[in-house]
This record gives sequence, C-alpha cells and structure tokens, in this order.
Amino acid sequence: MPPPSNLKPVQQQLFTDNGAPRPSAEKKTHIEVCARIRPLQITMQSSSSYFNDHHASPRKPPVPSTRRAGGIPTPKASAKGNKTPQKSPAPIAEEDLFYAWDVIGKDTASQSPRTDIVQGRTHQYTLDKVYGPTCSTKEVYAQSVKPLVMSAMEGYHSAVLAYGQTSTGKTFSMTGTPTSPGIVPLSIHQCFQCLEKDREYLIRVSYLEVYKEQIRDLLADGASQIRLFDHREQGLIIKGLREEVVTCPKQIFEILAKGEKRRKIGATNMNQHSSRSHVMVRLWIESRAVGNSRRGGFGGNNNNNNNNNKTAVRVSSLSLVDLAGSESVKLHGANEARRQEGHYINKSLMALGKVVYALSEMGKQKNSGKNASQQHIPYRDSKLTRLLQPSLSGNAQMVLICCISPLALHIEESHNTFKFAARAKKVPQKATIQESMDEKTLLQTYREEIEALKQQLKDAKTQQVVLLEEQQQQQEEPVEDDMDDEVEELKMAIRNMEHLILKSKAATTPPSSAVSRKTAPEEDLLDADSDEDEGDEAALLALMTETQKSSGATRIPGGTPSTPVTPVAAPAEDTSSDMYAELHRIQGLLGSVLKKRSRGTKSPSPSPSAATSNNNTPAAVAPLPEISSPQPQDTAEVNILRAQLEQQETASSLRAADATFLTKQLEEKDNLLMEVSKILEQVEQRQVELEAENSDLKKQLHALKTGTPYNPVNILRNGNVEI
Ligand SMILES: Nc1ncnc2c1ncn2[C@@H]1O[C@H](COP(=O)(O)OP(=O)(O)OP(=O)(O)O)[C@@H](O)[C@H]1O
Repeated sequence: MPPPSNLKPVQQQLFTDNGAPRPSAEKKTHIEVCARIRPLQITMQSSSSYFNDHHASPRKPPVPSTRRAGGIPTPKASAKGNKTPQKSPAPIAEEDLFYAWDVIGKDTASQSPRTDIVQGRTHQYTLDKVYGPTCSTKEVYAQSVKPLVMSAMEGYHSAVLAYGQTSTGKTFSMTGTPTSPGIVPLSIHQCFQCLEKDREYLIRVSYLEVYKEQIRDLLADGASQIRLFDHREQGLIIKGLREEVVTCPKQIFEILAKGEKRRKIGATNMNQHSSRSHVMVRLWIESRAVGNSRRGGFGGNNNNNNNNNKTAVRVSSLSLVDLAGSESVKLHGANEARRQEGHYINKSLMALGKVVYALSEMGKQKNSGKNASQQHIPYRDSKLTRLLQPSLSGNAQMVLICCISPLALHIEESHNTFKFAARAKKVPQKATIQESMDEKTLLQTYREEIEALKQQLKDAKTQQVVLLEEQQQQQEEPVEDDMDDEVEELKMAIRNMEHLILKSKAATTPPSSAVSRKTAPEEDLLDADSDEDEGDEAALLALMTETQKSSGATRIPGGTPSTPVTPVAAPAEDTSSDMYAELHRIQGLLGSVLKKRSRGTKSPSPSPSAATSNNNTPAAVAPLPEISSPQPQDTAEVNILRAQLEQQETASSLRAADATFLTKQLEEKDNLLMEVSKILEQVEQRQVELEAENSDLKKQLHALKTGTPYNPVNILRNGNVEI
C-alpha cells in the first residue's frame, strides 16, 4: 500500500511490550505460502459456521452426512440444497479414492507414486509449510498465522488468504465450525489478547463480499453503493463501506453472524455450502502510546496532558479473505446460475493468478538488479485484485493458505493450486509501520472529544464548588442543583467514549498494592464512580451496542484509514423515533451545560456553535437521560435543537441527493472512458495496420525500382503479416 501522505513510515527503533528493542521496524519478506491438505474422509458438518452457531440464531441440527468421501455429495444432497435439478456427478472410481499427496518433512508435498506421474511436470512442491490431513486449524493458525496477527497489532498491514479448488476446506480453515474455530475467530481473539500495556487501541471492522464482480457490503441492510478510488497519496479507498467500532470479540462475531446471513452461498455438486463469492473480513487497528512511554518517538508530549491527544497514531489493517473456490463446470456439472457464478469466480481467480505472476516476475527482475518499476500489474482486471492491491503491492505482509484436495481425481486442480502457491512465494513484500500525527484517525477524534468532555466536567465541578461557597457565605440552605445531573451526564458520556478505546488488561487493572493510585488529574475526575463501573459494564456495553445499532453513531462511512472518519449518525436509517431519542439525548447532555453557561455568562440563549459541537460528540452511545417535565427554558432549548436537527436533516438529504447525482456522473464518466479507451484501441490497431501497409508499399516500390520480384503479403487485423 503506498503510504498515505498523513501516514509516515516509522524510522525509529521500536520496542516491544517488555521494553526489548525490536530488530527493525521494516519487514522485508515474501508472501508466506503454506498448503493444507484436507482429510480424505470428511463428515458433513452442520451448516452453521463458527459465528452463527456461537453468536446469532440458535444452532441448527447437523445435516446428516450425505456426502461421499472426497467431498462429492450424492445427487440427493445436491437436489436438496438447490431446487434446480442438476446433473448427477460422475461416480468416482475406486482408484481415485486414496491420498494423492504425501507430506515430506514440514514443507514439502509430493505427488504419490500411486498416481499417474506425467513426465515433464513438477511432482514435488516445497513451500513455507505443508500441513497434512491430520493437522488441525489451531496448528495452522499457531504456526503460520499468529505471528502475522501479532504484527498487525504492532502496526503492519497484514492479510491472510485462503485459496484453492472448491470444497477443499477454505471456509473450514477461515471461518471454522462450532467445534473447530477457524482462522478468523482465532485471529480476532488474538487481537484482543495482545494489546500492549503502554498503548491504547481503537478497532473497527468491515465485512464485504465480491459476488459476480460486484462488491457487496455485508454490514449494510440494503443495497450499498460501493466505489473503489485510487487516491494519489492515500492509496485505494473503498467508498461507502460500513465499518463498526468494536470493543470485544463477541461483538465482532455478532456483527459477522449478521453479515454471514447476507452472503451468497449455494449448493454445488462439489460442496453443499459452497461460497459463491470472495469474502473479506477486515479489521482496522489504530493505536497510540499512552502513559509515560516516550519510546521511539511514540510517547509524544505525554508530560503535558493538553497535548496528550497529539501523539502519533499507528494505523494498520488485518484482512482475512476466504476466496471462492475455482471449479470445473465440465467435470462437476452445474445449472445456468451456478455456471454463471462459476464463470465470474474463475475469471477473478485467473486475474489474481496474472497479478501474482506479474509481481513474481517483477520480484525476479528486482533481484537481478533490473529496474522493474515500469512493469504493468493488471490489478484492474477484477474487483478481487483491486481489493487485494494494497495487500499484494508491497507494504504489507501476507500469508497464503492453499487448500488442497487429497483425491487423485482432483490432481490437475491440485497441481494448479501448487503452481499458484509456488509463484506467490516469489512475490516480494516489504512491510513498514505507518503512523499519523494529524487528526484524521478516529482514535484522535475520539480522544479529542473525550478531552473536551473532561474539560467541561472540570468546569462543571469548579462551578459547583463556587456555588456551594456562595451559598455557604450567604448562609443559605444548600439547594438541590441540576449541576449534579450535568456532572453525572458528563461522566457517563466520558465513560462510554472511553469504553470504545481499548487498553490492555494489564494496563487497566491496577496492582492490588496500588489500588489507590490516582495521579493523573483526568483519573481524579472519574474516581468517584470507579466502583460502580465494574458492575455496570456489561449492562453499559449492551446498552451501547443497542444505541449504536439504532443510531448508527459509530458506523463510519468510508473505508481506509486514510478516509476521513467521523462518528456520524447514519442518515438513511434515522427514523423519527431515532430523531426524537437523539433530540432528548442532546437535550439531556446539553441542557445542563447550557444552563451552566447561561448562569456563568448571564446570557440565556445558547450559542448554536456550542450546540453543534456537542451534537457532534460521539457520546451518542450514552444512554438516554431521564426527561423531566419541560421548563420554559428547556422548551426554548429543545426548539433550538429541533430546528438544528431539521437543518441537519435537510442538509443530509441534500448531501444524499448530491451523492446520487455525483455517482451518476461518475458512472457516465466511467462509461465514456470505456468508450474512449475502446476507440483508442481501434485507432492503435488501425495505426499498426497502416504501418504494415506502409512498409509493404515501400517493399513494392523498392521491387519496382530494382526490378526484383515482389511477394505480396496479407495484412491481418492485428497488424501481423501473412506471406
Ligand atoms: N480439514 C478438514 N477437516 C474436516 N473437515 C473438513 C476439512 N476441510 C474441509 N472439511 C469439510 O469439507 C467440506 C467442504 O469444506 P469447505 O466448505 O470449507 O470448502 P471450501 O473450499 O470453502 O469450498 P467452496 O470453495 O465451495 O466454498 C465441509 O463440510 C468441511 O467441513
């Protein structure tokens, strides 16, 4: 991924959590490639994946095994999953039902001598790792994927890809089943386990699939308008893709379970739950140093709390991709719809093959000291390769898991997968940590909002003390003051926002001997409630999740870390009740602040800018405050806020209209560009033809002048000549 302008590669020496220096912030590698050979006999698993079994709908009873050895379902199984009658698969010959591959050592797969050995072909492939049929997903994860996940958390862009023929275990490896969790859940758990104690994190998740060359947002309720843009400085931008801020693995699994229901999965003759699309789960990880750490320049000016939000933020992504399986229609039969899907799948996998080939050639040229920068890499040939461009094009680390059928019947496809694997192993990669000092990251934005709320809280507390003193001086009875409500609301808002920013347990749990440690002034602000926090946490999280869902407060339009991300409400989903709730929330939060200000400044009318800035506060996750019977002053504030909300609504519908208009314009431009490029192609072709004609005429002229015989040539459409 080309480094975005606001993201600078880290040059300084980095330190691990334990304070030990890391050898280098730059990782010079190649794509790490491993193969996983599926067992010969598989029992048909329940249709539920790890996510939906654990976190959404109740578990479905396991589907009885109707699949024959080798993953070929019987005709009955096919017809059950797919109403259109399909051709019965050809019966498998006995001689095809044995292991066609032997695993030698830890990294080599060799074609079994029992299979047909074709002369002149490679029969042995050495990769970074080869996992035999008895290896579990946990082993694959621990040996090949875990280090990559750890470095994604350190700040390196990372990707894991499962590739292979249909029904070879890609989804089994990536998603897994209730009894055998896949790489996606294992990685997600790992992410939350390896938070460094001197850093804080903000994690967002997106989930998409590429189906028939269309990118579909699996987190969006309706159809989504997703566009890919190449930004000169920020690299690939996925416009319109939803991202959710997440705070724990469970929350991600719930999100993924919902998204999974929207996926395109169908029954084929090879696999009753075949993925008909490429699917990508992506985590965006933002992190920054906190506390007294000033290592490697990441601590920033931590002595000064006002500047605390100015420390550099690292931005990295972890992409977990389950590719649809390549399939041979001729061999396995299919109805028209499946045939068409298969066509798109094969085409995009072919495009991936071409990109990998071009990259490996480029790597070879670089190794031999040639300038390879001019080499064309056909990323634009498919949506899949466009999406994978940031992971493939250099500044990332990738692990490719090639899934292999054990059957001799599939030996050709397995050879193709191994060839792809061997190619990919030659693709060079050079990952660097990226960090940003400006305020485009969501973590920075949240931190600033928290700082602003803390300042308000501090002011409110000071105001409270002053009032109390005044009352004491005038020997008045202390009256019930709505300052208390304001303080409580601000504390709640701060806590809710803080909850979205993750810290390592080691960092947040104080050692027993230091329970009373309260040094930073910001900690003092919240200390009164520290005991309640623990008990309320689960309820609070549930409430926050609920509020996020209904208000879309933490849903962020845009896709890449370079996309400006702000916590805004999703206008398309706002209902009038959401608006009403939002209004009351703002009323609750602002009412007391505005009253305090009006008291302080003796000006009763709230300034619109103050309201707007609070309205933008991502404290939308705060629960609704209790609504007391409206006072005249409250009513005025409510009216002002209502007017502001209406204005915002109008503005957002105008923006939506603008977006539709611009999208249409862009589409028209795209079409125009395509036509122009077609015309250009024709012109180029004609030019080649004319040049050939020209040289032929010269030859004729020369023959006439010199009296030598002339052999006429036939000029072909591509400019070649036929004698
Ligand atoms: N290592 C394994 N151990 C046990 N069962 C496996 C293994 N690998 C795959 N299977 C089983 O094989 C079947 C097909 O696997 P899976 O659906 O993961 O294939 P796939 O490569 O994702 O196929 P497609 O490309 O069609 O989606 C599933 O029932 C799965 O549970």
